[in-house]
Amino acid sequence: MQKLSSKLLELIALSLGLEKDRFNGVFKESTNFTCLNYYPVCLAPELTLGLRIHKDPGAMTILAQDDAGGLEVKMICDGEWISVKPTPGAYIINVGDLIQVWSNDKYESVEHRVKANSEKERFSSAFFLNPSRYIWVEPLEEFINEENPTKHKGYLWGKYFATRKLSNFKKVEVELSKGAEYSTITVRNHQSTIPKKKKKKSAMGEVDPDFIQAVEHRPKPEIIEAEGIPLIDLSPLISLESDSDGSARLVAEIGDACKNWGFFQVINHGVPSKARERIELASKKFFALSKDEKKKVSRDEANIFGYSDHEITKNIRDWKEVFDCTIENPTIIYATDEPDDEELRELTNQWPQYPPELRQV
Ligand SMILES: O=C(O)CCC(=O)C(=O)O
Ligand SMILES: [Fe+2]
Repeated sequence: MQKLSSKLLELIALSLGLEKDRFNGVFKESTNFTCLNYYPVCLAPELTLGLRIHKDPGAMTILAQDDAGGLEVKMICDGEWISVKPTPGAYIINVGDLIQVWSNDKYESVEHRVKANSEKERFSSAFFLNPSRYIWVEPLEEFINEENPTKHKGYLWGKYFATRKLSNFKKVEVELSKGAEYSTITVRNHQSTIPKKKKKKSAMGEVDPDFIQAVEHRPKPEIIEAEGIPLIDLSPLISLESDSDGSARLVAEIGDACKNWGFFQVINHGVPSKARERIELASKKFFALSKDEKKKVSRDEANIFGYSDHEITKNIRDWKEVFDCTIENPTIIYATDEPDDEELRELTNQWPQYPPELRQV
């Protein structure tokens, strides 16, 4: 995943008219992490969401979805929501907020969400390419001139990351840049701060009010399966040095997809299908454990990576469980979200006893 993300980032840099190594150094002590998502069958898919509307805050996301479907994306061109039909073996690449900020809005990060499903459970995994904590994020000078003034305030990535990850236990409003304003924010312990709501009847029974979305956020039945979502063949990457025609075409395709869609799918990406299958299998084994067993590796203030069934935005729970783990071992982040506090903190992963192969895959 790291290799694929660096290659893609080089292509994105080239497509923006930058040197391919323009972002080298930004990810030296990365805060990359991987998230396994499990969306259980839901009896009230019309009232809830598997995953709320958000944009990914890092540079790029590499997403593997199974064949259940449900991922929806807001089109950059007309603001319409479309569903992203699973393509076997393909990875979905999302442009993240950082690319939007660095490119001063030449590319935009894509808004997306996941529908809950009344018939089928769903599994996905996401790799988030994130910079080192000390990277100051702001539009690159190449994209600023008199006609194009800077569109984003700068911010320190590590402080933003700490705010998001360490604020799990309080309600926070994070307002950093235009690009980051819809990004996922995880909050916990919300029940004590909001009045108890009434249970609601769905077509299939009563639903825990913690999961019920406001009317305007509920899924729309008429979402269309879009035609023409870019499906980019990365096989020219293998001969990128020698085949300059192929690589120029690839750069143009990627540039077009980033500009017009904010996401794309890739095939012939070089990631062995066996590796993907092993991750999916280990993930299924883990999420099939009892809640008590899974909660032995719950995220908490000491271990901010691990299991959670309480991802929440605006006080509403997602119909989803997650297990996340950091990639650099250890990952070093700021200990607090206080702007002037330079104290650091080492993050390591916690692993369940079962399945033992989860750690390896
Ligand atoms: O499960 C999916 O398809 C989407 C996951 C996602 O958007 C995320 O983890 O940020
Ligand atoms: Fe996402």
